[in-house]
Amino acid sequence: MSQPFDLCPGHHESMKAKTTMPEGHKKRKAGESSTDAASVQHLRPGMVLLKGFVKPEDQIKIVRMCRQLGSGPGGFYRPSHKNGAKLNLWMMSLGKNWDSTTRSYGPTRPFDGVQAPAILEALKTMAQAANATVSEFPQINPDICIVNYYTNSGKLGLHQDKDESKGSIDQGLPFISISIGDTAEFLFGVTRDRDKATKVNLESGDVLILGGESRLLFHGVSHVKTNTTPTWLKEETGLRPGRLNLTFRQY
Ligand SMILES: O=C(O)CCC(=O)C(=O)O
Ligand SMILES: [Fe+2]
Repeated sequence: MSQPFDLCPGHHESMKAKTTMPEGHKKRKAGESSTDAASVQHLRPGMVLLKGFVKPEDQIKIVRMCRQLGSGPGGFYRPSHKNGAKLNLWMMSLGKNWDSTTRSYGPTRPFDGVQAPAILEALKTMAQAANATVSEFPQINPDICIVNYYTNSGKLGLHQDKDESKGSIDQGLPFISISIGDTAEFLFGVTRDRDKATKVNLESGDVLILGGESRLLFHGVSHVKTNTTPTWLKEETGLRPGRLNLTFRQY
């Protein structure tokens, strides 16, 4: 049985069905976002959700790039906490390695000595395009990206992202989070208390940006909703059930 990090087990180009992509997206030129004013949601100061921002063809590219990177050196693995308990997701780090046991960044992965792969320019461009649509955030130059892959039983407890440089956090530089595949129920709040957290669905193609006064907001994923990946994305990529999340930051 192939591992979840394959993302697209046994999928061959010849298996591809004739997929109908959403019409509105097809007409847009490369580099143009699919965002209109109605799909920008200001959830709280410093927290913006761009619904359906990533064009279908870019979502397909993201799956293919993550599959390629994820099955090579420095690719997906099951990270553990300091106490040895495994996180409920698969992870790979690009740019720098994020070590889940020490909660710090470094050039290589302590468990296999492999250097974190570079962030592909094509991925960086997509994150920067999302960043540029929201004027309240400064433009970052992403040099780190954590890619998470959640199976349908995947989840991530409430936490703060505070392992980046002091300068990056103190300036409230935003991080840009792209969701692909199955929908996640995403939780956020000013404390770690799950019962007080607000819920929002992150669907395939959504981009969430957190910066400024929301930069240290608690957040996590309570669960992934089974069978919610768009049909065209499944057919084009053979993506197995689950969800990809890419979070870009400037260290
Ligand atoms: O999967 C997500 O939406 C959140 C990921 C996250 O919070 C992280 O990688 O720090
Ligand atoms: Fe996080």
